[in-house]
Amino acid sequence: MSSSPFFHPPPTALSDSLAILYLKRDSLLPLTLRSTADDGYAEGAVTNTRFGSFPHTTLIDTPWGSQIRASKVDTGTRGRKGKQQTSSSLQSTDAVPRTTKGSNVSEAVPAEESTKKRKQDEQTRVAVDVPAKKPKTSQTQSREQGPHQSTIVPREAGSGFVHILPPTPEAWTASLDHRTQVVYTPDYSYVLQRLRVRPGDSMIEAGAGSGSFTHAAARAVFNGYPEDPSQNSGHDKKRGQIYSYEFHEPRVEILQKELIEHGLEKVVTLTHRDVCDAGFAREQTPAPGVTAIFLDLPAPWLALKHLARETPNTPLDPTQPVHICTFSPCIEQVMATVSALRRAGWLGISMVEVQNRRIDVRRERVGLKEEGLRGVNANAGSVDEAIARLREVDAKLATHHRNSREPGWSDETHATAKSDAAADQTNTPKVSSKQQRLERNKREAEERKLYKEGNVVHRTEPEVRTHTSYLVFAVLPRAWSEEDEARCVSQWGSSATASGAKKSLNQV
Ligand SMILES: C[S@@+](CC[C@H](N)C(=O)[O-])C[C@H]1O[C@@H](n2cnc3c(N)ncnc32)[C@H](O)[C@@H]1O
Repeated sequence: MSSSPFFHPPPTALSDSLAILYLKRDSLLPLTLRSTADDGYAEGAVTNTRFGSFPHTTLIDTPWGSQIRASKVDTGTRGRKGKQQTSSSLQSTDAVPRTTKGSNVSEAVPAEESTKKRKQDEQTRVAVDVPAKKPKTSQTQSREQGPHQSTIVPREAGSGFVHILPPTPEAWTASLDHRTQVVYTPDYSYVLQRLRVRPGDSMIEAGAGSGSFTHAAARAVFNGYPEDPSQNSGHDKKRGQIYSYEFHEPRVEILQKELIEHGLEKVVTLTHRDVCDAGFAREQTPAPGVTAIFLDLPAPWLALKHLARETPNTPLDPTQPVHICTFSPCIEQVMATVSALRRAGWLGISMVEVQNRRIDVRRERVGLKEEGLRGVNANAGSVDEAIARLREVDAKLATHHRNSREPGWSDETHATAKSDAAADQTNTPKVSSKQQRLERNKREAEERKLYKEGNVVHRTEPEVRTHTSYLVFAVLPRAWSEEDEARCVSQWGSSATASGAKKSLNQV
């Protein structure tokens, strides 16, 4: 059985598997790496981003976390589909022959093509496995056989770079296609630990929406694949399972497809259902025995009536307490949920609001030697530095005034002033131009250990998106029957049971 890359990522990025391109903070792009494609690119499958083009051959087999430089790609027949391709137009586009590995590949893209390409690059997209129009010249014949493994060695473009990351629920949340509002990492990590979700647990999630929470929950309950003898080491492991519900059919279809692509279909059972109406009961035997519930619904209180222990075919584990969390954006929904929880016998009801703040920690370098360098404060860093700079500026001004001829000066006076200035200049320190200073700073920075200079400072992000939702938590105690009571009394005595304790209290 092939395991999900979300549970066991391979050590390097593999062909036909999911990888995440980290473009910049808050800009991540998921893609399936392809070693073959026929989209008109001589390099095979290519992903275009605002930071340049990335042939998949430059991504496959690289260790996770690697920085990948953008490449110059041969746009081949792209963008010219549907147009009459005359040999002269082909010649102007493919001005230099592009051949296979080892050849002197060079780029010459006309202005019209490059404008078109720039526009395409603005909209990040993946170009894979789209059948291309057949090239007509001998220059592009290597692309005539449909999807192919490129033998072209891409050349660095020098325009930009990305980092390649393994798929994780966190990276998926940051990169997924939002079909709905999603639960973000700070919220779901808190929710999962408060619900005490552990490997082997069974859990209910409704509604599944874009599947952000689903991926994190699947990782939390994953306990190996029971069918896989290499993962089952002899003893019966409880298999973790997420029972996920969503009533919007297109969302169900997209999420089911993603779950299969991500190898999560054995851990997540997605059901198309209105849970407020039809509840969570399942036909399966034994019953799922869930111990945790997460409701991300507009009206969670309507679903609560289906989460009682007495419900026929109840999905709840009768032998364990069940922890619940509801996720609501406004306080009115919280109030309705809390009332419904109280009426239904849930205990330990509390509400939490996660206010996530990103703290930016970096080294701050201040001083005139930083002038012209990036990300620094190029003001004087000390009184000495400030005075030295003032002296330099004063000397420059004085020289300027002496050199200029004042109105009414005779030739003789002007000549005297000039010779005075020349004499002064030999006595004052050499004044460098701004250009010279910047170049000197750059040269010196190459010798400096910048990573350990300056003060470590931290700041909270100025623009903080704090409120996401209110989280309501509660616990439903385990089922307690007359038999349980009698067993407990016979083993521990009547004072050990809740009713016994109550009686003793009343007697005091
Ligand atoms: C905010 S989204 C959930 C986002 C999801 N938790 C995530 O992290 O991607 C709420 C979802 O609940 C679904 N929904 C609303 N009422 C429902 C119901 N009664 N039964 C099942 N799903 C429902 C909606 O279709 C929507 O997709």
